Amino acid sequence: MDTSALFVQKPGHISGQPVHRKKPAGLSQRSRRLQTSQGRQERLVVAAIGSEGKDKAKLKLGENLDDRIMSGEFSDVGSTKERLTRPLRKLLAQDPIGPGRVLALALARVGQRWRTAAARRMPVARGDIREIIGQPVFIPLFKLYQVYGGIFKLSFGPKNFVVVSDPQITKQILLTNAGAHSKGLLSEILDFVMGTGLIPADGQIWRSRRRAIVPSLHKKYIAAMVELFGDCALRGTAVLERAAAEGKAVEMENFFSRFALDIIGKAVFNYEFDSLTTDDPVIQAVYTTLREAEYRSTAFIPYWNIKPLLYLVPRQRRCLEALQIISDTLDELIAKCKRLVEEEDEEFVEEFLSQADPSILHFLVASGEEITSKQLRDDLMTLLIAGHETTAAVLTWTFSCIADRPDVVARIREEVDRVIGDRKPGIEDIRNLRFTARCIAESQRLYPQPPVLIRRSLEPDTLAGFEIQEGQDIFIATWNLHRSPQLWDRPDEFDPDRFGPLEGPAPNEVTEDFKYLPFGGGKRKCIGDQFAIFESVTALAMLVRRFDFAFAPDAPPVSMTTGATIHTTNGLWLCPKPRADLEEVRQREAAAAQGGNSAAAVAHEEPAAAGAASSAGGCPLQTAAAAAAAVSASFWAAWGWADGSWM
Ligand code: HEM
Repeated sequence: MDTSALFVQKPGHISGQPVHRKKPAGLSQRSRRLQTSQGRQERLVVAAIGSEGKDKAKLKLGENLDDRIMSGEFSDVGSTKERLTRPLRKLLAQDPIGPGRVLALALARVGQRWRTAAARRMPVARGDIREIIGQPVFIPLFKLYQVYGGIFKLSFGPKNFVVVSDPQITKQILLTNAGAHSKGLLSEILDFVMGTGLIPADGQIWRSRRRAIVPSLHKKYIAAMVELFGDCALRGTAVLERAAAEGKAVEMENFFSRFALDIIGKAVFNYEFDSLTTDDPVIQAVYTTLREAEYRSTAFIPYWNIKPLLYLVPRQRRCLEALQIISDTLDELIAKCKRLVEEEDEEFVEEFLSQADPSILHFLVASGEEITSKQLRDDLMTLLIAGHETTAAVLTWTFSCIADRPDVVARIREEVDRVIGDRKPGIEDIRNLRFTARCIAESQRLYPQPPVLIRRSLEPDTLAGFEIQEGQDIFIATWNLHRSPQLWDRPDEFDPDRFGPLEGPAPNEVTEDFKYLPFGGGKRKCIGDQFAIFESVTALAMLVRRFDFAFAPDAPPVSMTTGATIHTTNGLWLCPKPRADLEEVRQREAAAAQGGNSAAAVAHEEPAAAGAASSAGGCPLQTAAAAAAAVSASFWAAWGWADGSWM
């Protein structure tokens, strides 16, 4: 089945259905564009998954929350006991004879002690759960952060969460006292899909799986993957060229989701989803499962824990069927991989990379480690989910950030023309695509994926002087850290230069001292960080080199919806057009190449040829391995991985 119709449509139509337009009455196209260029924050509207049409009510809720925060209603300031006994104290103090006044004095002393004790308690924001649901949870958390500061307790009836938005407290939880925290709620939510995979796992299982999986992402593997990224970007280019020729808009979130799925399928278990051009039940099953994981992470009543409901509720039945399809597919791939490993009989050495199948699965099977099929399936599913939606979201929001920034696009182009021209980037080239990489880093600041990290304390602890009990659920509000006016100058502005000179180190949680967490930090830091950065830089460079992108004229405003990552509510509709001066630039490059300038040598690789190469058997590994071998230690040092922190 041809899938291009799923994300390429005439502007104003999504999947063949007329778009439910939400443009406010009286807001002309021109004023909408003005809003866009003047401040992204202004045009963001928040909404919840699957609840279109209720936006008005939700916005009211949001406004209501603002009013209530400002009125101090949420606050538990001072001591309640002291407040309640105050009228009595005042009454006793009026006693003309004496005993009342003595009692009033005693009460005042006790009240003072109560007030001092209250001052040591963490600020508490109490609320009605309806204030939070119905919008991406990080939006009300940001508003509450502005009132209560870097650490406060959010309390709903019997449930409460400590919300952390302070870099130093974050550092303590993720780095210096990481052992005292587990994934808590997250493990419970993700159990049905990831089991004891690396993201939800804790304790000994986490340690042994991290030790087994991290070595598979070695330098030769990453170099092979950079080849794969380029091949997939060329396939994406072909899709965009078709849309441009037909004058159609493209829903970029869907496009990047398929782009990232194709890559992660090959990279993790050598499966050709080919979702940019086809659709099949396995792809549908992956999406059903992903949506269910997001649904469960934002739903408040875990009814799926009641076994019979898994079979009675249609969405749960569909999810079970999808899980079965994926499980069967993974079992087949694991069996195939085991046969291949037996046949090839290659010695397993450090930085092992199979020529026929460079996937992580192949590395794990070839390592000979005794591991159950269930654990292997959990590992693969975890990597599939961790590496797919996150990267797709990063690319989607990056394109949203640059679509109305011709100044930024011009700088990316200047860099790409100079460094790679029409070539696919090799691993060394990425070192020189520094401004392009900064655009990805800045988009990750504005739209962190995921916007909130979840932990649970395993033992009593003290955070910023406040006592934390064992079992306390904690949210690290990455969105708050990344958007804090106290931590960043012009926090809502897309400014790729904010991280300092391009020659300096790539920004990460260490360079920014935990106010910036694009990939988490400490021992649970993302293991796919350089994989994801290289993938995103390759896609951004190759697509911006070839196309101009503009917001589709009749498309709905770009708005946010949250799941595990930040999605758009109605898509990101862009119109790709072939870059106006591309031929001119190519001629200049060709002339320079003929003139002996080898740096500008251009090898025009056309999408069809690249697609054929990739479907014929994947990456040109020899080239990749040679490239990896040639990559100097200083390259990895420049990206901050020389200390082995990427492992
Ligand atoms: C731009 C893309 C990506 C982003 C933004 C991202 C972000 C993150 C973040 C923030 C964490 C830390 C979660 C926490 O502390 O609770 C994490 C963990 C993780 N990521 Fe990524 N990730 C990306 C791509 C990838 C890729 C491509 C892979 C695999 C190939 C991957 C695999 C993992 C795994 C396995 C963990 C769990 C590590 C552990 O707990 O030991 N991620 N990621």
